Amino acid sequence: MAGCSPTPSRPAVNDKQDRPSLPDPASDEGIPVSVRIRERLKAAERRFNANDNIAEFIEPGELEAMLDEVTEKMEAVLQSMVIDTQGDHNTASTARRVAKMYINEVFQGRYVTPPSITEFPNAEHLNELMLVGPITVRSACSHHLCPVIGKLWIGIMPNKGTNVIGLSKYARLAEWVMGRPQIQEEAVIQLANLIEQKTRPDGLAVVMEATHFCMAWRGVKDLDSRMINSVMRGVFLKDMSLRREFLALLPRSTN
Ligand SMILES: Nc1nc2c(ncn2[C@@H]2O[C@H](COP(=O)(O)OP(=O)(O)OP(=O)(O)O)[C@@H](O)[C@H]2O)c(=O)[nH]1
Repeated sequence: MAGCSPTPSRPAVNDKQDRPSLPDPASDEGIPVSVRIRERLKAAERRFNANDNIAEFIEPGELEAMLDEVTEKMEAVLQSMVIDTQGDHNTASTARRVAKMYINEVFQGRYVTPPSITEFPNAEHLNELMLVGPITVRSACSHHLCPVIGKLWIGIMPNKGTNVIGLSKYARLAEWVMGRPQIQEEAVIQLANLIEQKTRPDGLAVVMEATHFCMAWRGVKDLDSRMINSVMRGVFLKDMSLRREFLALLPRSTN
């Protein structure tokens, strides 16, 4: 899927070899930082959908500038909604808080490089099913930017060429992928691609179960419905009994 492959692990901004040379910073004066970043992405013909990571196109200091730009625009949104941000002490700093929440917290997975993952060789030639979960998922839907909260389980069938990664790293990779506006179907594929690339297993299974607040808080206001989806790769596709074993290990609600 175009643009869903993970961003290579490298410093946010240093590697400029494969992208067009940047204009003199002095000539950037007055140009919003978002425009500068977007121009770089377009010049490199890179997708910048809501669930794409764009860290390698952001120069040092630009995230801070983006924070200021988003604050200003959030303030304009509040004013357009006729909220008295001058007189109402509760909303006086809301624009800044929301900007920080989006850029530094809930959508950070768009702006930072992937977590560093130490990979170990599979010295013991492990070849038994391994399952990690439930890992808590915190994301937001790209349609309404409403929270998506849930859990996911990851099954790995290693082979002797598989890299072994620390248990906590599955949660770190999940946080990086889910920390973007997502739709659940694409989120699990992005995560599966990333884990497959890091570990090169014989088989990989990812199951995600989540509540979408765009269906609970607004819209149809259905509090109880959840979305469950899965990605099966390699031996999990071919071997029915392995798939059954993995699914049987999940808590009953996801079976
Ligand atoms: N397939 C899928 N749909 C999602 C996901 N998250 C939210 N949605 C749905 O995206 C849809 C957006 O549809 P629209 O018709 O444009 O939005 P809307 O008019 O506000 O729709 P309602 O929510 O029905 O009021 C809604 O049906 C959401 O429930 C997701 O991860 N996957």
